[in-house]
Amino acid sequence: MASLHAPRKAQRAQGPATIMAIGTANPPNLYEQTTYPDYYFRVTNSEHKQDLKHKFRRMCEKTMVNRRYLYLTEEILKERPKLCSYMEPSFDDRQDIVVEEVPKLAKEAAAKAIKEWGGSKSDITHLVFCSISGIDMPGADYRLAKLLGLPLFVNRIMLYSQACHMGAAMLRIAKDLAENNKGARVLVVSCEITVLSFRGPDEHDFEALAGQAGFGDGAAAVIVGADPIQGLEKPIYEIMSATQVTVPESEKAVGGHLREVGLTFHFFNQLPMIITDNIGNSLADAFKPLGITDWNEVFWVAHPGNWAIMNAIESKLGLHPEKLSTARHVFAESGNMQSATVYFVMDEVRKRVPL
Ligand SMILES: CC(C)(COP(=O)(O)OP(=O)(O)OC[C@H]1O[C@@H](n2cnc3c(N)ncnc32)[C@H](O)[C@@H]1OP(=O)(O)O)[C@@H](O)C(=O)NCCC(=O)NCCSC(=O)/C=C/c1ccc(O)cc1
Repeated sequence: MASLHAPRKAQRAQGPATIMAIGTANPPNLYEQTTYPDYYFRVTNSEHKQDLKHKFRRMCEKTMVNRRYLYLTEEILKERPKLCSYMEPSFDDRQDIVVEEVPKLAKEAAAKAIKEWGGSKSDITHLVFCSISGIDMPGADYRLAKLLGLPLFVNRIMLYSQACHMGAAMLRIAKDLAENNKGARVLVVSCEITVLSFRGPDEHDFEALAGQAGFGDGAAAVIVGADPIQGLEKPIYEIMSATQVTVPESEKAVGGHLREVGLTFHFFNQLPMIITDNIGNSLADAFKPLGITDWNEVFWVAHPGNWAIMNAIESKLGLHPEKLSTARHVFAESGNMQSATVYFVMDEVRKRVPL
């Protein structure tokens, strides 16, 4: 048996996975939240729905988002008017855009991460890519690998239709890959553009309207690897542990449905309560091995689902305001960019805190 153990051990890295670089990108079109209701009701030909527009304005204010980047512009929407209706079959129009544009925005973020990492593209062994924006084959991972000029032997994983939680969950996958494959360098990429879910307003669909008020477009990439090469690679974070816990009976809390009309979604208003009812146990389990029970002792890279969720977490755990201030900053400056958001927060945390 000894002869089998030695090669298996040699296949594995010695130290924990580390995050060696972070890159982010947004589309060029910046929308100020104060003027977004006027823009949104104009481009969707909904100016006659004045009461709804006033309600949308109040919702936009409540998000606490200041501005967002969005791929869609008035010009693009004029060419594809079906996207402006509330529920017209429009999947092909949406798909035409996301299949082309998701890999391009992802490339911008990935190129920045690779530049910061400083290694050679030919040393990237794995690509893990997630996006809720479109489904295709070969997937956005293939197109991205081609745009970047990654080696053909790169091991690809494409995760479609996952949304916000997959941002952090990709790090769990990357950690396993990096620690179980000596020398692995994993390019982790997330790219979210809201082209599948953009739609005109309807007074009976609060969730769709809330989505138009709070979601933004962005891409992010990180390089994950263990046993950094001294002098060449500079780890920013170490990934000591990564787990996922599913809240019982939570399948109706957040959901997305891909249809002829694009992506529709639902979420419970009670999300803040569902999260705070469960977060304490998750933190206690995660930090037990380290003996940490004071959540102000650790730094926080949190996905900002919305402002109410952050308020609820802060108050339930008694967090000092600075713990979630990076998440709030990213949310205010770019909205909820789904799976990409947590990497923007991670980038902000490392800029603010000398880790
Ligand atoms: C800022 C919002 C829009 C409202 O904030 P609020 O704290 O609920 O504020 P209010 O309770 O004061 O309500 C504002 C207005 O909305 C109305 N409202 C309040 N809930 C209602 C109601 N369920 N019905 C219908 N009117 C209502 C409420 O009556 C009020 O109307 P009005 O009095 O006329 O000003 C807030 O909901 C918000 O940030 N929404 C953005 C979306 C969001 O945060 N979602 C939750 C986390 S992310 C998520 O779920 C991801 C989902 C997802 C899923 C699938 C995917 O593919 C991708 C993504």
